[in-house]
Amino acid sequence: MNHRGVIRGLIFEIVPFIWKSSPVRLIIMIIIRMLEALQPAIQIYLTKRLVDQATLLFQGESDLLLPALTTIGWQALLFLASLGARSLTHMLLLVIKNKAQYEMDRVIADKCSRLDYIYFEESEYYDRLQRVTQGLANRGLSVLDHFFLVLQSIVTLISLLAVLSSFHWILSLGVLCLIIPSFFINMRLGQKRYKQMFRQTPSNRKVSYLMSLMTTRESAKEMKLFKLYPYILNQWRSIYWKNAGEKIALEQRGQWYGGFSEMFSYLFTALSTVVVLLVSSGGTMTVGGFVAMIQTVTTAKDSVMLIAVNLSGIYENALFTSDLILFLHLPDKKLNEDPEADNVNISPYELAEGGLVVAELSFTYPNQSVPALSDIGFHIKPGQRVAIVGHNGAGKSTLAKCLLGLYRPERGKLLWQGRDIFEDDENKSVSAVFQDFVQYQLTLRENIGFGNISSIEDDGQLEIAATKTGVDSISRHLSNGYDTQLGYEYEGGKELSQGQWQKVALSRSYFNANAELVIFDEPTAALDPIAEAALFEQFSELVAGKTSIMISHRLGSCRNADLILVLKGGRLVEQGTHEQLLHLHGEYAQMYRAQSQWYEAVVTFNPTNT
Ligand SMILES: Nc1ncnc2c1ncn2[C@@H]1O[C@H](COP(=O)(O)OP(=O)(O)OP(=O)(O)O)[C@@H](O)[C@H]1O
Repeated sequence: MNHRGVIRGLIFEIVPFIWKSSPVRLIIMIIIRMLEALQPAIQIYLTKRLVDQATLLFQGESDLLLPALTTIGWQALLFLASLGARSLTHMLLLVIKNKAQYEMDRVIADKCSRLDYIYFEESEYYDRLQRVTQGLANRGLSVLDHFFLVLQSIVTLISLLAVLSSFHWILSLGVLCLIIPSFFINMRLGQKRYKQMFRQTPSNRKVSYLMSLMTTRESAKEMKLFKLYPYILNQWRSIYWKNAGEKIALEQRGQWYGGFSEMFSYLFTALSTVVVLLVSSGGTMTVGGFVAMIQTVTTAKDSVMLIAVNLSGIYENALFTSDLILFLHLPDKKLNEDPEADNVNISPYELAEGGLVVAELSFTYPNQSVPALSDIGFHIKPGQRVAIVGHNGAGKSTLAKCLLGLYRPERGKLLWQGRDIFEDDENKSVSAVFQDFVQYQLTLRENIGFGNISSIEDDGQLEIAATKTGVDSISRHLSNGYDTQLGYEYEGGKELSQGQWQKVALSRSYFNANAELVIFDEPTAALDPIAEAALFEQFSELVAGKTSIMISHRLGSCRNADLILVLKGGRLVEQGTHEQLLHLHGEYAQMYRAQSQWYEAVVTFNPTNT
């Protein structure tokens, strides 16, 4: 974003956003800050009065004792008033910031929920998200602090300029000139800080990642086993200090610039004192007047510096929040730019039969040149049980994500019951178990109920879904049954084995009784052979009446499928039933034989022979 974009974003997006979150509190804050801003001028006036009264008192005018005490009383009152105002504004600001932070976090979460899944596959997304959340947490709401300080300082300055101008215009002009170097130095520094943060985002993410490798349970096993700590620590240290070194160097340069700006301001104060001395050398000024004038000059100079620093602070923080604006303006959907992309031929016969029709489907991951799927076409009739098989990296999971509507293909059509799956997002009733399913560190009820959130309190349905996979017996051993906290991350949580977690994930998919299409991406990888066999035996019953697609490496489990799709290098190379594919003597037959030989070898393996 250029300068103009940043300022526009600040005025038309960030300010209205903060304003909307707490308008009444903000108005009260502004009024209090403006009143507070008059305090220095009043303070200077009272000091002048007190010094003059004290001078005369020392010269023997004892009747001035009471007025002097009254002045001290006013000063105390002023002190108490500003103390009260300060604690009130502190509390108000705390509430305003919390409300604004809440609103911002909410819109970010809301935006993430609307973004196409493919964004989550791009490193750029994570860089951006890091800048958005960090920029927001550390910078976004500081705009408020800077804004109030600028506002207050401007009012203070105006009141003091009036005093300075009444003495000599040159003092007002001088004080105003001070704003220029300080503002530009700080603004330039702010730009450099932002550019540095932008440049360092990927390496900062790497630093956090390396740190998490050294501190989290997921990696602790291998870190210890392979004695990786010194290696990872070394990598972490070098990136950490590279970034920290650049930051320190920039701040050192900032200190130098700041020093210049301070020298200007000192020079101004010295010259102003000379001007005051020269102008008042005729003897017209009282001691109190002289002290007040010097105090006015110093306070006005401080106000000017505050305005400069905080104006550039607003600009700097606006730069940091510009990432938030760009993020919120990301198009939710990554639509295909090729107008011909979904112009494909679909057989009217397949269309009439319904089910899932896939035609000429091709998909390439972002920043990749080789497509993960090329020209895939097949038809699954309603109620069919389908298996997708193929070697590692053949494209099975990618195809499953396309079928679930998570990835938009760059070419091709996907129709479920005659309707484009991307155009009918709301009505599609799909359930799935992913290879990398989520282990929610929440209750067992939530872990299953998330399959159909509207029925989460339905104990009967919960029990049915749990019984299908054997989770019901797990729940009977839990202290709070379905309401037991799962996982190790929170106190009192009950950790499950990998296979038990997988059963829970399966129950989650069964919980959605209305799902017409169910996709299982290696649903049994973590199950023991008995649980796996039981699951396959029940499988037909579990998916009865639904169209189901199972991805599996265990070809034995696919034998009863109505249709087997064989993928190789992102292409659909064979399709048919188990028998048809065996007769083809192609890819499937080769894989099947290899696996059955392996099983036979295992059966004949005798450890005593070795
Ligand atoms: N997020 C990603 N970004 C870029 N390329 C990817 C991504 N995920 C997968 N790929 C690539 O796409 C191809 C297909 O991967 P996919 O995960 O679909 O294979 P698979 O058949 O499910 O493999 P497996 O049996 O190992 O699970 C692979 O070459 C893989 O490297």
